[in-house]
Amino acid sequence: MTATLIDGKAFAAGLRTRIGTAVAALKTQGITPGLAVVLVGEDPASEVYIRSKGRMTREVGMNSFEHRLPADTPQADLLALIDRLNADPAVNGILVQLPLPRHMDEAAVINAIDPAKDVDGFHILNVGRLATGQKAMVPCTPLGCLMLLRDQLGSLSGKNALVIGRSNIVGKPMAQLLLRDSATVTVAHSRTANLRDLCRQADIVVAAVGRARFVQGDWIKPGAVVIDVGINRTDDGLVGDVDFVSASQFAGAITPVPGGVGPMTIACLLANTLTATARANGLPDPQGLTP
Ligand SMILES: Nc1nc(=O)c2c([nH]1)NC[C@@H]1CN(c3ccc(C(=O)N[C@@H](CCC(=O)O)C(=O)O)cc3)C=[N+]21
Repeated sequence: MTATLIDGKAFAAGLRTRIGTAVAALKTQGITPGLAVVLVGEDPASEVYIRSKGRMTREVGMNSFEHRLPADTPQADLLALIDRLNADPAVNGILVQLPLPRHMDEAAVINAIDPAKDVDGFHILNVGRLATGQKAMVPCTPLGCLMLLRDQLGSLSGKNALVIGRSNIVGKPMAQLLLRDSATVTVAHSRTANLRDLCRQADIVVAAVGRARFVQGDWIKPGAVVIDVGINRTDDGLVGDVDFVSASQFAGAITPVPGGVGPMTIACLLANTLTATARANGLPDPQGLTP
């Protein structure tokens, strides 16, 4: 079998077009969504990411505010900036780029963001809301994966889903979203025994382990949908956590890297900024952008 390619880049472009239309409608009411991105220190990979985020934010008609702080910024200064952004009515979404320099307490910084502006969905209140089925801001990467899975499968109800990776950013919120859609969810990680056998049972595989080409083709149940969250820079360029060539022989559908989940993450960041703006103005949630 040769898998269908899931074109995340095209799906994300369609999503951004719909977001742009909704932003234009808000502007006629005098509302322009604003996204603030905070980058502490310099990291070449983050630079590329932050630039494409800024460009796409402006392309959909939103205001983009960038704040760059030196790597040795005291945590108190970052917290003071977050306070100002929390209080600024022109800012509807705040993203503090992770990882932060080692001298900072990541949880303290994230939890200083107004949960209503937490477009990453990392604030403890949003994590708890997602886990209990309340209206939350949902982390961008898992939200993008959910959109691709629903588009591919229609209903996820009763499907066996395997999430490989247990991070707060991807694995755990992904598991919550799959559960909410009535999938039967297994979360695997570095200590999981018989990962290969578990994987062979899965109708849905979401790989977010951070190890290049970790998931092998013969682990994949024939016809399964495989979502590759990995972004690994190797000598042969950017590769995912799935061995794409061999997995394509078994999967029913699979996301490529690049061009799969990555562009969906940025589109969902804009979707969350739009949702946050609507909620801040007492408007209903825009259609199709929230789980
Ligand atoms: N608070 C926070 N939120 C984040 O969402 C966050 C973060 N910090 N820190 C860094 C990671 C990384 N990340 C990516 C998003 C999109 C692509 C992306 O669009 N990648 C393209 C390829 C880009 C390339 O060629 O380098 C693709 O997969 O097709 C990559 C990486 C979000 N992150």
